[in-house]
Amino acid sequence: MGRTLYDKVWDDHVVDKQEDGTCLIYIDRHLVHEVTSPQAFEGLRNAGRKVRRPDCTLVTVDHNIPTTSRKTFKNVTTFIDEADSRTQCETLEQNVKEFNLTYFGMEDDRQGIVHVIGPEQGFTLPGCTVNCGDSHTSTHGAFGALAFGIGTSEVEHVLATQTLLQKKSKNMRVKVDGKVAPGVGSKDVVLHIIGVIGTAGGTGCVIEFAGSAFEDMSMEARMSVCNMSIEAGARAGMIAPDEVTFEYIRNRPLAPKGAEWDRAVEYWKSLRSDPDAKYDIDVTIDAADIAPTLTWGTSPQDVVPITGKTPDPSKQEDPARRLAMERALEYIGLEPNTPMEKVKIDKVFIGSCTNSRIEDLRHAAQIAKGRHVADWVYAMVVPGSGLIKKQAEREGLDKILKEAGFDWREAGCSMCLGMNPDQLSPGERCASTSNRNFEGRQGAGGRTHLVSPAMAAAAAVTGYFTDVRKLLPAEERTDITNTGSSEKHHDVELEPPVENHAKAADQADVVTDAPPASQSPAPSTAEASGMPEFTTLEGYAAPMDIANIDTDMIIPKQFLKTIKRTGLGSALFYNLRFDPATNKEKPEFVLNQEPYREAKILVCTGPNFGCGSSREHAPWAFNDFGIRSIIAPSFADIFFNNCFKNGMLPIALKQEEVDLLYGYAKKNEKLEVDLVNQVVKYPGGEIPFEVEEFRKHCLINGLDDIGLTMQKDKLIESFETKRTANWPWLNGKDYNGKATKITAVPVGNKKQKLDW
Ligand SMILES: CC(C)[C@H](C(=O)O)[C@@H](O)C(=O)O
Ligand code: SF4
Repeated sequence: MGRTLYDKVWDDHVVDKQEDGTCLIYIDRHLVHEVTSPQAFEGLRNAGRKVRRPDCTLVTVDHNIPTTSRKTFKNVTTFIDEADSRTQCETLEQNVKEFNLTYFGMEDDRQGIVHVIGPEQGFTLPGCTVNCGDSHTSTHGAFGALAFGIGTSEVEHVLATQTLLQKKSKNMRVKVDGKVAPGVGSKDVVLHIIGVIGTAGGTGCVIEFAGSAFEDMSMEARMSVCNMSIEAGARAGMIAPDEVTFEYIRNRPLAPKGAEWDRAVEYWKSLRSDPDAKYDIDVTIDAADIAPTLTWGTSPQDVVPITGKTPDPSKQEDPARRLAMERALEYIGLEPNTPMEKVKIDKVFIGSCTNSRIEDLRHAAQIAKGRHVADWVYAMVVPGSGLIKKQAEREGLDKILKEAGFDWREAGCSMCLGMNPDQLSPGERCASTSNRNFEGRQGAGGRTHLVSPAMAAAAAVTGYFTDVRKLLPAEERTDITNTGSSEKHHDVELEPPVENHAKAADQADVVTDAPPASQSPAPSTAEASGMPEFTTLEGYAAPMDIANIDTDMIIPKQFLKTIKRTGLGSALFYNLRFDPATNKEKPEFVLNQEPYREAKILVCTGPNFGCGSSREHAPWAFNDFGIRSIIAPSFADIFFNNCFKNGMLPIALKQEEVDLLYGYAKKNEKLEVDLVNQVVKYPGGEIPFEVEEFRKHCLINGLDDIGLTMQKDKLIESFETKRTANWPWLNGKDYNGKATKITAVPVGNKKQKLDW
């Protein structure tokens, strides 16, 4: 039978297969950043382990760093004001030194968002496996790589063994055929797809994006699509490598050269899915149905064409969906049936690993050219890397954008998640090119609408969400008959561009949700975790009825700055649990009520629990609070994995079973989770549940799987020998193309000479 692209890449990376189907797969490329690595390095240190393949590891800082001018930059210690952010960056630099890793620090033009710099350097290659302690690792799938986010325990596993334990996912294909219209970008395409399949649509799957719409896309556009496959719940997204891919990679500093290049291209071409390959799930979408698209609510699936209106919950038949809609509309501060083009904005953010590449900046500049940011709007542009910033400046894009009143910043994650000073203030509404519109994502109380870079620029200059097709140059403008598949077009008066008065760069630099001292975990020294055993667990179960609980909700960004695994219990569900104005408990929240303050189990009736970010801080927070088992109808993959790595048991049951347990939980009845016999007991009955054999074994015995994998060293070594023979370009190269390790960039060095 024919194989898919995913099958082929998977097969070429299996080091070992256990009886229950769990595989040990080899990881070719490991990207590391400051947020999800401190505890992993500490684990290595405590166990006396080394990084197995420094040549296949690339490190940078991106989440915590300010994006203000670096003219006065000397080092992270003097440059970063906020103590926890500074500690995280300093810790990373110490680890880089200690483990002798390649590092692009803030003084290096190659520094940038981790998912931007990997492809930019040619570190990401077709057919390779890529990991990072970050959910948007899916971005690299645009090259036909198998790339997915992992938690911190898995980061430690990859650092120590260059392998990962995985079960194979299902194959899903999303085919978009036809031509997208002018003004419709790849961001619109992926938002539309998520609107169709939902944020859990890809759960348990690797999505292959196929069809002429993707074939016609540049690599930048493909990266935006694969980037957001995690927002569709998928383990990874992939696009078959083709000439566009090869042209992008050719001559990148770390790309194969000479005869090795030809051999690599030949291999890469063989990775395309076979014509008779089978997919478990197949979705087909017509490109002609896609209009410029944006989100109206607080989940990436809450999408609407720009010509549409906010939905009306009263028309929703499904009560759970109605509740979710009402909650989202209330948070986002919009009435039902509001035309999106009538919605006024306060801020614009053009950046993030979704849309901060050169093509994105070109699209924004095309719309901004000769216009001006609306009087009441603050708009910022944050290039994805120092090299992109330089390229944009060579092309004069910075000039166009600055003249139009945009703030031109330095590379980093910036306002995508506001772990750094770039944040929204409560109630502010932002047109954002990022990927998550979760509650509080860009700052507590902030309201995020996801858009393409062109739509963001259009919103900036009119001050309202605006159909970008009206602002395209005349020759590209089309008749705006495409209103998307579900909504009717409506007319709106555009505000004339007006003079820009208040554009202070520091408008972005207001930290609105630093953790109060009492809730902040003390970030003194890092520590390694021991793996607690799990056999049975009896106790109160806290009932919740929210769908799509994301990990930003479980543990907001300001608590990710710790370099410890402990002390996060008080931050669990922080924004739901505490009033941001007073830091007082909200009595209506379940964990603030008796007996649930002592809950050991959580029963949530909503699906897709733990979606979004890969932050292992989410299970750490549950563990620290005392909750060690979560029962829900379905889970997001990374969160599910992360639980097991911390001695916790997530249990997926049928909706009616969860509803039954929820009823007992509400009545303050205790439940018992019996892992040995695989049943959840409630007064008068029990419900059996599934768990993978290997995971059960590790949980019951409190086994650390790094130690187990290290016993397979011989297998890993022989895989590495085969890898060198078959795919020599996968061994790290230095910047002269020599098959050694990548040149380590000593911390604090003078600016490196750039290779391209
Ligand atoms: C910090 C990291 C764990 C997180 C992720 O995994 O996505 C972040 O990048 C995000 O976008 O929320
Ligand atoms: S999603 Fe945002 S915070 Fe996460 S890696 Fe991308 S830019 Fe950084």
